[in-house]
Amino acid sequence: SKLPPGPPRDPIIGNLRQMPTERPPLVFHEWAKTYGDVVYLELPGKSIVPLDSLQAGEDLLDKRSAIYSDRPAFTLYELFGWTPTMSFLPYGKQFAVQRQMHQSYLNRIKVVNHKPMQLREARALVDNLLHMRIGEHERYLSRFSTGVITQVVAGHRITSDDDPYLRLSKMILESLFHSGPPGATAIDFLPFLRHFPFWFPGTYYARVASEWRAMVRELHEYPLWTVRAQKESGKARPSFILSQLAEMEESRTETEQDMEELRGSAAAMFGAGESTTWSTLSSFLLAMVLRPECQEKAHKEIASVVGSTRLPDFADRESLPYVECVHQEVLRWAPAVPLGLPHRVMEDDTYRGMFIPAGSTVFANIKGMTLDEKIYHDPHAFNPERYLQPPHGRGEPHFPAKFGFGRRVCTGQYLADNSVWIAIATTLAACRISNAVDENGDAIVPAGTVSYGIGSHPEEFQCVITARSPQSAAIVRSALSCDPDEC
Ligand code: HEM
Repeated sequence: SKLPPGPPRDPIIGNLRQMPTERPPLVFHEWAKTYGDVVYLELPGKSIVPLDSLQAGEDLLDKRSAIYSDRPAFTLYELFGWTPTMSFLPYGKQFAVQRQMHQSYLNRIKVVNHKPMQLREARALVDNLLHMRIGEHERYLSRFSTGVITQVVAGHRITSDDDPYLRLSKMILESLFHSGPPGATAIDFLPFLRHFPFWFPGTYYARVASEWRAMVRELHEYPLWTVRAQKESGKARPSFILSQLAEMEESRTETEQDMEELRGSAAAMFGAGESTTWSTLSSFLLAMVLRPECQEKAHKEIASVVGSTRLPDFADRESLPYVECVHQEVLRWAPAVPLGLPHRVMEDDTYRGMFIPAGSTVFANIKGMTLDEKIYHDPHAFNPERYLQPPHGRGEPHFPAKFGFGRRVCTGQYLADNSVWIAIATTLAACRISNAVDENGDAIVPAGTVSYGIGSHPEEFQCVITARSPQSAAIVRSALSCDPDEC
């Protein structure tokens, strides 16, 4: 079998010169147009295989997940202190232990327990959006996603701007935005560079990692420390950490190794769950500014089903098909993890006559897959109607790989789906999102560009958020004052 096709290689350094540092998912997608949906790149000591079609992703990462579920070494993230964090662990016993912890708490059935909290946080988000100054929406979207994760992981409810979890999460998000594409920086390709002085070419990210390391370690320590403190004072609220501690106590296995697994699995929830939810909601606001007619249509649907005297609830989801289309289209149009997290193939494999060597790093180019013109008409456009059945729409399928593939599929997928849906539905019910205007009164139209790192996020844009009516702002307030936890 031959290797998959790919850009021509230089002697010794292979494709090092061509490896994209800017917008890798879009560059890989362009290459796929020339070389096909399975591309081969070679770097010193490393083979890279970006997959650009859903078909290839499902054939390899889902159907052959027994050999495609490892992760490559993440030298840079280790320098950052992300260890032993589940998302980056190799496929093995430690991974299995941590993944089981996640699944026992965040599976499809258990996530229902978090719905009242998500509902309350969504209403608090909308209340904040309605009272914010222009330009503050990012702050409140981030606060929403941190608020949800903090309650899930540590049972801690954020009520003030100077909450330690907000500070920690802000730092972590910044560190992730400064950490380059996952597993694909010079330090990952040439790990010996970590030992070189910081002025040496290629060591940029090692320097960045050394600056953020203490903060990342704090994220591993702080949640466990606070839950233990709450527990000792008899004030602990239900949480992932509390339930794991209870299980350990029951089975009398509270060893240091167990604690390390708990720190790693909790940190993975913060690391993987905050920026993704935040970025998705930021993309939603951007889409609503760019496509006001979609916003109107979704609002009308909510008004006709839910009425104007209450806000939507999870029970309304099935009755709001167009809102579902908006939700699905946000997740397709702006995938928060555009290159997924890299998988590593553990054995030599052959696919459609192409040889994929053991040890290759396989990227599911999720962004590339969403742009497949064979599945999605005009794929760059934000168009919720594409999912409606003809004659109302094109009957296109929801994008199935928004949460990744196989045995490494996102463990927070059900929680995230609920968070994003309720935030979207509540915002559409109560708010009108429109362009900001400049000093001449002309609408400022966002460029609609996004930045790419481990995640992708809309570049800074402005929008104005106003209440649909005086009544809708009051409904949000009164819904908030009746906390579902307490009444
Ligand atoms: C809209 C929000 C989210 C999106 C779009 C998203 C997407 C993804 C994607 C594409 C992956 C890579 C899967 C793969 O390797 O094939 C992933 C992994 C992961 N996600 Fe999410 N995610 C979201 C929210 C969350 C939340 C809320 C949590 C936790 C509470 C979470 C926890 C994780 C973890 C732990 C992994 C690594 C799984 C592993 O290595 O086995 N994610 N996510």
